[in-house]
Amino acid sequence: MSELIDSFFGSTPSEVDPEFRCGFVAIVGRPNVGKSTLLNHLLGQKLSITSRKPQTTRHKILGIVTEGKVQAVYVDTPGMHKKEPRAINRYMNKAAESALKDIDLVLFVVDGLKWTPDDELVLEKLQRVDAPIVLLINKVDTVADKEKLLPHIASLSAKLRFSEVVPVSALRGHNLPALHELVSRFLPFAPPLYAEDQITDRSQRFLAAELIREKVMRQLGDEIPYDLTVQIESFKEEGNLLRIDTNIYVERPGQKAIVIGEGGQRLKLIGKEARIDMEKLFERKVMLTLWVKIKGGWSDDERALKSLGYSDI
Ligand SMILES: Nc1nc2c(ncn2[C@@H]2O[C@H](COP(=O)(O)OP(=O)(O)OP(=O)(O)O)[C@@H](O)[C@H]2O)c(=O)[nH]1
Repeated sequence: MSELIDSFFGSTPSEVDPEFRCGFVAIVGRPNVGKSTLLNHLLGQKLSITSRKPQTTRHKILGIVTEGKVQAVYVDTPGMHKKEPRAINRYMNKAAESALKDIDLVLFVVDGLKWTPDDELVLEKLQRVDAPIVLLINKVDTVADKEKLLPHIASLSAKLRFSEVVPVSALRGHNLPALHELVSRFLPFAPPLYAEDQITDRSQRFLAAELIREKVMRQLGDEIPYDLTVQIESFKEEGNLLRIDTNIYVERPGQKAIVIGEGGQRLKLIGKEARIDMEKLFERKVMLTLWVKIKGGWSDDERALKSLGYSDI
């Protein structure tokens, strides 16, 4: 009987290593402090989208790092922010807060010596969290006067008790191996939840849509703030080829013209850059088709948000 059970579940209880550690680590912070950059560098691969514009990450994303006897499941969250003018902002704050439940460790990311009302908001939310909190001073490569770091750390530590404080540069990879070591120590002894080679819980479809959104946001600079979303219409595997048809939704006709660009040049570039990243991530050839469509009022309409996939919290 037990053999039947073992063959069904694929592993025997004796295979479970009592020294294996596995747990959830939430990466939180206000928009633009470098949370997604950190996750990508910890994973050693691009998963979460990044841009210079705040509020790039809209959903929770799991990034799974398995090394030796440790599996750290990182939860990248949208940046928490005070102003909630639209449904999309409320959605993002809710997604970020829900990531603080049932976790083993919080990495609270701040940007060098900067401290803003949005950082303060995140700190307030963290007061109510039971898990240990590590303060990550990111972008230390931009801090010219390193002497100012210690007093800054002291003033932040007076606001909240941190288990550790670690200065890092997510972009340059400074101190990240030490951070991984530190994270491991906080994880409970538990068997792995995910396969060793799995890097995320998200589907390829989702990742493809996020990559396109990243390219659009980067191409547009400050021209379109949030009024844009990407929906994959079809995602087909044909041998070693992925055929992906996508709609980019904007709110107004003027925005459609901006995304397409003169003679379609901008859309072409967006498609090319997204395709290159997808081919790296999915390790196969990609045929990508992009359409720009108008869906007025989506970012402030709860129903439209749900129809575009913002319902997973
Ligand atoms: N100089 C420097 N820049 C960094 C570092 N980490 C991130 N950045 C930059 O900061 C910007 C924001 O990074 P993201 O990773 O998108 O920030 P985020 O916190 O995920 O932002 P949201 O998605 O808005 O919540 C990007 O331009 C990054 O290249 C760092 O260590 N040093």
